[in-house]
Amino acid sequence: MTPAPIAVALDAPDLETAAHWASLVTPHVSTVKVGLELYLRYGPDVIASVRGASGVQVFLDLKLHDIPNTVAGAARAVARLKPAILTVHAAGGPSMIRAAVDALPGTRIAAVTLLTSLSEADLERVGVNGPSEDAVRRLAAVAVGAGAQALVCSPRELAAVRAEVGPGIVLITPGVRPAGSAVQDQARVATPEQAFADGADLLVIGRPITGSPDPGATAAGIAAALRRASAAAGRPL
Ligand SMILES: O=C(O)c1cc(=O)[nH]c(=O)n1[C@@H]1O[C@H](COP(=O)(O)O)[C@@H](O)[C@H]1O
Repeated sequence: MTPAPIAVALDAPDLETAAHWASLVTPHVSTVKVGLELYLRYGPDVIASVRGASGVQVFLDLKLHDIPNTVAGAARAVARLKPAILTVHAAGGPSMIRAAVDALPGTRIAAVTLLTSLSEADLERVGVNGPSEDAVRRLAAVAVGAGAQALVCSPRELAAVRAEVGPGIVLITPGVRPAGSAVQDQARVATPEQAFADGADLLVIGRPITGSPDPGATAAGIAAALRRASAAAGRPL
């Protein structure tokens, strides 16, 4: 069976746990995500450990945000790891995004629009006024104009972003919570089925899977729910 378009966030305090989670979920999901916690503790070696022999795609989530020259250098520094996806912050602006795209031609650069942990009230406090959807659309247009091939947004903004950037850009959504599971520090969330129905290409899911008693079974259950949603919508996974 084709693995479901899910990136499991391996936000673990140690490498053994992360590699164990990766081995449990990789039969069911297309991608595993290495973020700041693992990368800053273990460095580049972490990639080989979680990739294992499975050939699963690795999403390197470093959310780079600096001047273009520095981001270009950072992107070149991870080129040998061959991540399928690397994140940068869209707010870094077009020259910074372009610098990452040019530095890493073999990797899909994903621009993070507005973090899914920010509520409308938080956004207002940091100077983003009006509906989050408007700012996300603006950032999405800037990022795609600068060559980003993927965008990270909340599932609630999928329709607006797709209308803005058209087909062909990979839309990635964290802030995914199966019905009944805790929202935790996320703010702009939706269920996996809703995110898929609204056009997500890749769902980032961490703690609802990794914090469950059986991460492999939980990942398999969410993958099955996406397959049902896919059949119902007539949209292949
Ligand atoms: O870039 C990301 O992956 C990301 C962007 C964003 O806006 N929100 C967000 O939660 N993430 C990441 O997605 C994952 C979500 O994890 P859970 O909240 O445990 O499902 C974490 O690893 C976050 O770092």
